[in-house]
Amino acid sequence: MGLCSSKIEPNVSKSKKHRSTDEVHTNLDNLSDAVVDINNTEDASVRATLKDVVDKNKATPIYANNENNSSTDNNDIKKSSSLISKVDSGIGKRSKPSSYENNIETPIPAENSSQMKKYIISNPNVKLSTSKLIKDDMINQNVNKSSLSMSNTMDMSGVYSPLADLQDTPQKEDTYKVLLLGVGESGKSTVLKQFKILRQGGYTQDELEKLRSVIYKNLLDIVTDICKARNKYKIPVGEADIKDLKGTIKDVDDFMNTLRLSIDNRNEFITRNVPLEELEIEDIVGLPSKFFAYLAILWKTPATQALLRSKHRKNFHLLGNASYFIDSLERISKPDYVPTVDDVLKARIQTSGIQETTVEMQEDNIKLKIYDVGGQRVERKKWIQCFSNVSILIFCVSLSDYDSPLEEDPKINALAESIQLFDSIVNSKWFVNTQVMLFLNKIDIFIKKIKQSPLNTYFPEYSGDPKDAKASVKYILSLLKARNRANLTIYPHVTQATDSSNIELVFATLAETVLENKIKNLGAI
Ligand SMILES: Nc1nc2c(ncn2[C@@H]2O[C@H](COP(=O)(O)OP(=O)(O)OP(=O)(O)O)[C@@H](O)[C@H]2O)c(=O)[nH]1
Ligand SMILES: [Mg+2]
Repeated sequence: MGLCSSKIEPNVSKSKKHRSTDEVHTNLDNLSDAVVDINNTEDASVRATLKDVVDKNKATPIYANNENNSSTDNNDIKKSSSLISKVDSGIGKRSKPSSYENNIETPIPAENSSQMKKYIISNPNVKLSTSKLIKDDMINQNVNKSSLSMSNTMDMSGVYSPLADLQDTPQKEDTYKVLLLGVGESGKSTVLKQFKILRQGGYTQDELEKLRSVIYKNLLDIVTDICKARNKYKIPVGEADIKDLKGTIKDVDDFMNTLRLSIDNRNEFITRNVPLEELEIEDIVGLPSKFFAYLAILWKTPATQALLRSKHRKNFHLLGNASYFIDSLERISKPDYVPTVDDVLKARIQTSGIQETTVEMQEDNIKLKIYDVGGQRVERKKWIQCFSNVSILIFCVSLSDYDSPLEEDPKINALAESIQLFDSIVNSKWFVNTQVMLFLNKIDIFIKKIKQSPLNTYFPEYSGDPKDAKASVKYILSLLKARNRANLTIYPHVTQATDSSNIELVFATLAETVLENKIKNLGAI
């Protein structure tokens, strides 16, 4: 088994200049490019806090490379960039990139890349018009073949690279590679959905109808999460839960059988006879009508509510938007239910494999090739396949993870995992010439949570007001910035990926960043 370093090169784009260490910097502590759409954010308290964050920290636009930015020739460029508010996260010389490549083996090239290509298929779930899915079993098969070790605590081992020849195809002019990274559930695929909504004409009625099973699957996941948590804390569902509902519910068995779909007429709804947890989206044809009412009861029952408010909450997994779906149960239960775009954005579909999507930013005359990957530990060993020649890295961090366990390993704090992963990525040799957009995501959930669940309970070094959202976000950003030993230019954005108007603003800055790079590469800056 030979190692190959020639097929996949570190990200050294010949056309790109190294950034100057004399870049213009704004004060990082200002959190100055918290780009959010204040007016269109759903929740009033979220709006107020976001407005405060943005108003008090208005950014001075900066340029990634200021060598010539006082030149009158560049006035137009400056004007066109004036919308961008950026924060550079490091000043000074680039230190030696470290952790990632020290912990991985060099990827091995595909033995037969043309054979590999035939596995690239359309993603059946997301239906992005120009998307491809690099199929998981193909990757796994080759990962196993390469028998590379799992390297470090982050499970980011080097992997076999079935896409090697695809990656090495030189990028067409004006096509830029955008890579979405972050831990599981940080919001990567939601950002991708926003590309479809904002730049690809959105979802057709047909596509929305096909996504009905995804919403049903999310409801089943909520049942699973609640039942698992109740069992774990020794409050299994029992008579007490239904005692006031004797007229409506036959007995606990009927209740649980319906919720867990172990009902007599299961075949009407489910195409495969496997436990609930193993169901795939495509197995779910429908749900029995009383399921929706029973789920509402399970959620409202005092024991469940007490558990959701208890100190144990941080120790079990629950879909982030569970309450949104519970609040929408009546609508979702209708036989002619068609998911709304909001439902689709709020739904969770765990990504496995690599999703490639081409998006044309027509107004800016650029094409983006966007790669979305699965963020769970087991998925990360596949990432390296898309590391070469990345123009823009969008790293998603879920702010609301600060008090949550990692789904894959409940002993680990999910935000701590995110920070560690960010460290591995920004200090990797693959991204020395990449612009990094850091999405501090799920601000809406974070703002609601922080009032009840103070930050210093989980991050004891934090000495600010533990219930103050703005100060807490700044602190989390400072933890991330401190990991940028490679001094990459990093543009943080406080985001709510489920909110299209918020993400529209961020996309505008993304296009500006790409264009700025393009102009730089032409030698204009
Ligand atoms: N309320 C809220 N929910 C969000 C936000 N961003 C993402 N979500 C939800 O979080 C869940 C996970 O989002 P995904 O985009 O699937 O996360 P991911 O990073 O792609 O996860 P993996 O595919 O496992 O790596 C989904 O239910 C999203 O709707 C946000 O800003 N606010
Ligand atoms: Mg995903």
